[in-house]
Amino acid sequence: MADQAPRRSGPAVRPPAPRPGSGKAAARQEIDPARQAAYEVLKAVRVDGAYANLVLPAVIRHFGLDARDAAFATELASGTLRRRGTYDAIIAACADRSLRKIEEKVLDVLRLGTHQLLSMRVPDHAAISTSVNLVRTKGTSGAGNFANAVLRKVSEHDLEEWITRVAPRKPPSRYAEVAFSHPVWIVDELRKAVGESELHAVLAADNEPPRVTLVARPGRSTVEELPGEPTPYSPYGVVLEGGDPGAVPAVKDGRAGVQDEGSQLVAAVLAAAMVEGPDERWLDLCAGPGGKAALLAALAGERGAEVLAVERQQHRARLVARALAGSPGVLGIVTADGTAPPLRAGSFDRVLVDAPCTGLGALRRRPEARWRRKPDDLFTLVLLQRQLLTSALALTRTGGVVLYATCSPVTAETDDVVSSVLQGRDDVVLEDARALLAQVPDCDGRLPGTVQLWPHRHGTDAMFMALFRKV
Ligand SMILES: C[S@@+](CC[C@H](N)C(=O)[O-])C[C@H]1O[C@@H](n2cnc3c(N)ncnc32)[C@H](O)[C@@H]1O
Repeated sequence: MADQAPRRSGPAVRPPAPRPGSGKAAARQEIDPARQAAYEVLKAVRVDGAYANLVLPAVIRHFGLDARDAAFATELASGTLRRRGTYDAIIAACADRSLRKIEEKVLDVLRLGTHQLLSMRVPDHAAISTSVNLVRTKGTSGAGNFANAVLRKVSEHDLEEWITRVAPRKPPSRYAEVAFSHPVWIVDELRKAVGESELHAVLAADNEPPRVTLVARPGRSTVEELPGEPTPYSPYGVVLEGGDPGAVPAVKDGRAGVQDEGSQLVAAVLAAAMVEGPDERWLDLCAGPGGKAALLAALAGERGAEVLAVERQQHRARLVARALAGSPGVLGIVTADGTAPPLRAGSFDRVLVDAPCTGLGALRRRPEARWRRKPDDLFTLVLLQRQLLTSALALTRTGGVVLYATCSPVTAETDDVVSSVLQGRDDVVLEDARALLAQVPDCDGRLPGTVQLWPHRHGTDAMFMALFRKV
């Protein structure tokens, strides 16, 4: 079991130099901005319910971090949030009081210190002294000594040794919860989806920062024009070789974008499905913020078709408008409820339902999501997913296709939604989406013809796809 537990190593982001000091005022001056920035991200997530990936750019700007410090702060904040479950178990074993009795801001600094000690290449003395200084500026008197004592104990073992010490061997879900830092209910959902033999590999993949992939929108830019190696499966992608993706000229002017390779494949599958007769009107029923709509519009534009993008939330519809600006192949953007949109039944040739879902297949890129999501979310989402898919089928003409996609592998929102919507209908069949991804190995979904991508197998988000045809 422990063979796949994370190793002591870490991303090659060089730490800012520590500046020793003592006393609250001195400590305030001595803390480097990169560590302060990471602390502010954790605070925003804890206090304001912020999303780390959305708040990070603003915090980095606020502290005026250069590229090296920005990379350090990003890894420190994101890695700490991902690994919180493991670190809390370790901190609990090192503290003389229960976690509940530790001030939350002090606990956040301890988590940051633990991440530096166990998962980043920060020397022990630097990780401890900067954390103690940070605590002195944030906590009550005595917090500095407490943090010093806890982190010194944390530094006595590496991550693997700590996991052996603090993760209960049984039951297996409790072991995985601590060793791989996922709530038990998510461990159980992922086990149902991937099986026991690959469970630890999926959980471990969720703890790795995802590589940044770019998409060249066909007819608007080319893979050759983008900096990086071509992605293995998507003909439109490159793995960014480094630096700020927003600085790439084609990204800057919207001809290319940042998009997971799995998401690129979703758009590619919908566009590749065989459709007899007219192929002019495409629909993206859940379009915000517009990544797939932008790729679909480029693909549609190349063959004289057009995409209509529907999104329920106004601010996300505005993001769709921004993503589609200047693109050919755009029919329009409508802010509406996709379960009952003001559109004519049977009037589309290809429809995408990229459904709102738990996002449990994209935990790598949403560091705090695993702690926010609750099992009850599934019930609400599944109901909505069924309604959206049913609505999409009603909007599709006979002979047309609907692609149902989620960035979650959870059975309830993938297979079960597909099966329940098919039940009792003789005007819809499940088609072979898998055959449209011949270049992708090991991506069979559990239902015949469906596709399931995985971060540990494909390096993509765990996208699910099921292709329907109206007959
Ligand atoms: C998984 S995201 C779609 C991502 C998008 N396709 C992309 O690639 O950028 C799901 C979207 O569905 C929207 N949504 C949720 N309920 C909806 C509804 N009833 N009708 C239309 N859109 C809805 C959410 O606001 C969210 O923007």
